[in-house]
Amino acid sequence: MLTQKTIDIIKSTVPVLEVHGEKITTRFYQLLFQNNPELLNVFNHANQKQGRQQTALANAVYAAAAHIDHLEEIIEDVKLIAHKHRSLGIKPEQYPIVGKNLLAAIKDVLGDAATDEVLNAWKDAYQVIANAFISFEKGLYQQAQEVEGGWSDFRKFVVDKKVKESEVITSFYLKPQDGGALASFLPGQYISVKVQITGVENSHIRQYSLSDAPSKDYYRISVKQESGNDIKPDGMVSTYLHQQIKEGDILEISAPAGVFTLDEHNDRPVVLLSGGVGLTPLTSMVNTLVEKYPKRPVTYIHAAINGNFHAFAQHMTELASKNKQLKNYFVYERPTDNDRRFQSFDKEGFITIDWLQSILKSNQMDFYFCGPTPFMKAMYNGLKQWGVEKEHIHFEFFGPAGELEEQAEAVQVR
Ligand SMILES: NC(=O)C1=CN([C@@H]2O[C@H](COP(=O)(O)OP(=O)(O)OC[C@H]3O[C@@H](n4cnc5c(N)ncnc54)[C@H](O)[C@@H]3O)[C@@H](O)[C@H]2O)C=CC1
Repeated sequence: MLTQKTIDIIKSTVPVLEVHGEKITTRFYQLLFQNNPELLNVFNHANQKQGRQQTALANAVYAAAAHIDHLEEIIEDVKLIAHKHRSLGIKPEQYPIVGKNLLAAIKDVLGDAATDEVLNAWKDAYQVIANAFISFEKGLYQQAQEVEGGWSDFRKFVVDKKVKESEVITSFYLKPQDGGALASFLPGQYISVKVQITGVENSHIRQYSLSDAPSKDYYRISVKQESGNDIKPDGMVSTYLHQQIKEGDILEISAPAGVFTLDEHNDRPVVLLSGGVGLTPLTSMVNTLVEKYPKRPVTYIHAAINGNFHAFAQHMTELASKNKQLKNYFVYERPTDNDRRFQSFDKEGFITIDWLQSILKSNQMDFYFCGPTPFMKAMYNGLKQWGVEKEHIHFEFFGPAGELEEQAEAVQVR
């Protein structure tokens, strides 16, 4: 238990630390990787380089500290991060390492302002926050291990099939190498893929949403090949998967995780909105809805640059023609001549809320969306303006949560 004095110190210093937030976490990562280079195998280097991880960690720690005497108020955030941690394989013994380096970073950046009293209060508070995560994550590891076909940590999967879905998206069908059972998952969840690329230091982990229904004897991920550059140095793992991984190769996978999932316990009509490769979790949801809930009306709206970048177009068209409950709309930003010739889209430009209102008529539905950040921002703010209640707005943001928080003040990030 923290003393009232410690709680008061923490609450009064959160704003001070927030001002230095990124400086502290940048220093923290320097110290962490200097002292514990093995942790480079866990953190996403691309996020580090862009400073996204720094912001994410800073936001998580400060949000927790600001609620230190009522951690239950941020339980949804704790769950979301804990799922991510379990998926990455974060272990209890890593928390003291993080704590030690975070404290050292606070001391370095604040200088004389970091009195012993302040540092001790943060040490105690960090322990409380770490314990909350450790105990939640323990439950998640147990659950992952105990479900039928489950496992903790990473398990080897064979790439059973590799299918090109669009100019930039390729699907990988994955089956356990040990031939054992496959844990089920909730539509919307993701897995982590750990790769060791020849000639590249450290192993690298990326998370990909599962893009088919849970009822199959494989997991499917559908990966966009990102083109990395100096400003956005991502793309190393997706390029490796696209260019080097072949059918028959082995990938290490952690068990499904994630809190952006289809609510299967009500029968409200569902609207699924996806942008670009953000269609992966939503495709899993559509496939599940038509398989399991044939009475629940579903509107699936996908925004893509044009038909060349549109994955699963044929699948969705066929699904809608076979299932009366499903209506599809395709929105192309810049249709090609072929798209025009074959009239393969319903609207040109972006998904706008005016247009959404015109096709849906009512806002009494459950909305799920996933896509690039500007798309998410547009959907979230548009739905709110239209009066859709928060409890009916569900979304997935796959980068460190802080990025979205910064850009869409309104979006209460997971
Ligand atoms: N589970 C998850 O959280 C996942 C998240 N993602 C995210 O989805 C993103 C998808 O990216 P790309 O395929 O590169 O998308 P993209 O750049 O191809 O864009 C797709 C579409 O989004 C729409 N869009 C873009 N800006 C918009 C705006 N301001 N207003 C309204 N609509 C807009 C446009 O219609 C565009 O054609 C990724 O960056 C990734 O972060 C992707 C997969 C899974």
